[in-house]
Amino acid sequence: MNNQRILSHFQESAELKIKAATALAQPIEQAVELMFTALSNGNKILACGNGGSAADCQHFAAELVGRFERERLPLPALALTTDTSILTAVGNDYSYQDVFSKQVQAFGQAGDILLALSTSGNSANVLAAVDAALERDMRVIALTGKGGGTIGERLSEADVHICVPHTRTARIQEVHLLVIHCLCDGIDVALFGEESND
Ligand SMILES: O=C(CO)[C@@H](O)[C@H](O)[C@H](O)[C@H](O)COP(=O)(O)O
Ligand SMILES: [Zn+2]
Repeated sequence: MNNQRILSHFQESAELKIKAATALAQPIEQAVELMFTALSNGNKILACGNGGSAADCQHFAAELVGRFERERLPLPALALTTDTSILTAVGNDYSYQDVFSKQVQAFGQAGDILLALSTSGNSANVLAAVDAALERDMRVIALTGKGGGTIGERLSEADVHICVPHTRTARIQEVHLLVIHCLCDGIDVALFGEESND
């Protein structure tokens, strides 16, 4: 792999992040508001996604249950991507499409939030989880790309759609991680105000 190729990955990623900042600032702000309201009311956040997005769900849950940059009480967030017994039983006995929606039905309550990650917006199991969440009066915050796909079409004004303006999965995932850190920071700011983060 030549040096130029590496440079172009960095350049494309940096350029997208600058471009996406303008497009995504408003929905990110809305998502923070939605999450903070839910957490303040004693509700929780469930997160689902496949592959790299599954890792993002776990990353997000770890920062809420543990901490982000400031010391605070644990906040209730659960990645639906981690229990291999549930994932294999539901995948084997029903279908892979149901692995997240069954968990939303089991754990989700009205007022909770589903953080749904899909770079294509078209993963069937994430879509099924979105449908299950909406049926239970949960609100959905969707992190997508590539125009938002079917998941984007399912959302209403009550939900938040953070759709990265790019078509390349890796680049979209890189922005999703940045969005996740903005959400964690926004929650800390809502709790404590804007002090410096050193
Ligand atoms: O991390 C990557 C690619 O960068 C992969 O693991 C990727 O997440 C998987 O192919 C996913 O299944 C893609 O699903 P989605 O983002 O379209 O919902
Ligand atoms: Zn990846």
